[in-house]
Amino acid sequence: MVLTETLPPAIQTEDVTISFNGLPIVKNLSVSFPKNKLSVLIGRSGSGKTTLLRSFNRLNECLEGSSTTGRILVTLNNSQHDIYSGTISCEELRRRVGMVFQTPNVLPNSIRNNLIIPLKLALHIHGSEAEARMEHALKQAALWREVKDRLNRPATHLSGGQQQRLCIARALVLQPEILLLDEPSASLDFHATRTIEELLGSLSSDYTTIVVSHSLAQAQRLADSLYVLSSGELVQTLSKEEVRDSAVMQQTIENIL
Ligand SMILES: Nc1ncnc2c1ncn2[C@@H]1O[C@H](COP(=O)(O)OP(=O)(O)OP(=O)(O)O)[C@@H](O)[C@H]1O
Repeated sequence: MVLTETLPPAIQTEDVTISFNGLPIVKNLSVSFPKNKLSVLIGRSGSGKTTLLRSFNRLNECLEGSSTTGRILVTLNNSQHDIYSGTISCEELRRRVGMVFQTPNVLPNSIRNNLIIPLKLALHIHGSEAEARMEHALKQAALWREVKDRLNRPATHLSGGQQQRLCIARALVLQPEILLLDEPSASLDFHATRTIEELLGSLSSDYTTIVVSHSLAQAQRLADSLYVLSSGELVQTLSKEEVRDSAVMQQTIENIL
């Protein structure tokens, strides 16, 4: 029997400071995110949620003027990697720590190629194996039934909610261990939001899932644990039970506002 308490966290930050042009945005942050749980990051606009999320697969480095100090340890295949020390390449890290953005960013190509192209480029997988993986990922993302008869149609013709599920499938097809989602339902209506939430709930037992959200109601529905950021600092961490306690959440709302 595997005792979950003995598992290393999926992500652990140690005294992490992330700055843009010398201005610290995330400040001396030490926090850990458990494996195969759904963690929600919440906080006022500008508190550094997206910046922190991007640091977990080194995406801030693509932005001019950013610098990161401290250590970020990411556990992949049961080995902890100090991701800024060069023990894992950015390509490998980003494949295994997949990211989904606020606005669906499908490739301007067919639904099929949105998954087949990354498989070819990142893993050199072609042909029937690629087709099988594509189908599996679309099923995982609860999209297969809606698109199986029109895989060669442009992905841009899908609805916003379907496009976002395609983006999740595109991350899943590369067989990540960790999924980072930055306000994945921000641009979606009520029904599409609920579909995405159900999907995230179903994925979170198999994948470490970290979601940035602006919605406390969404956090209450989803979170196994909730992390509250304020001005780049972690000011509160709530367990699943606390998140569902309306008195505790009321206090949290007052702290954030
Ligand atoms: N590429 C960048 N260049 C310079 N400064 C940046 C950059 N990205 C973010 N920042 C700074 O970091 C601050 C925090 O941004 P971030 O997007 O991490 O906050 P957030 O909590 O996710 O906000 P929101 O909820 O509005 O998305 C911003 O106010 C901005 O000043």
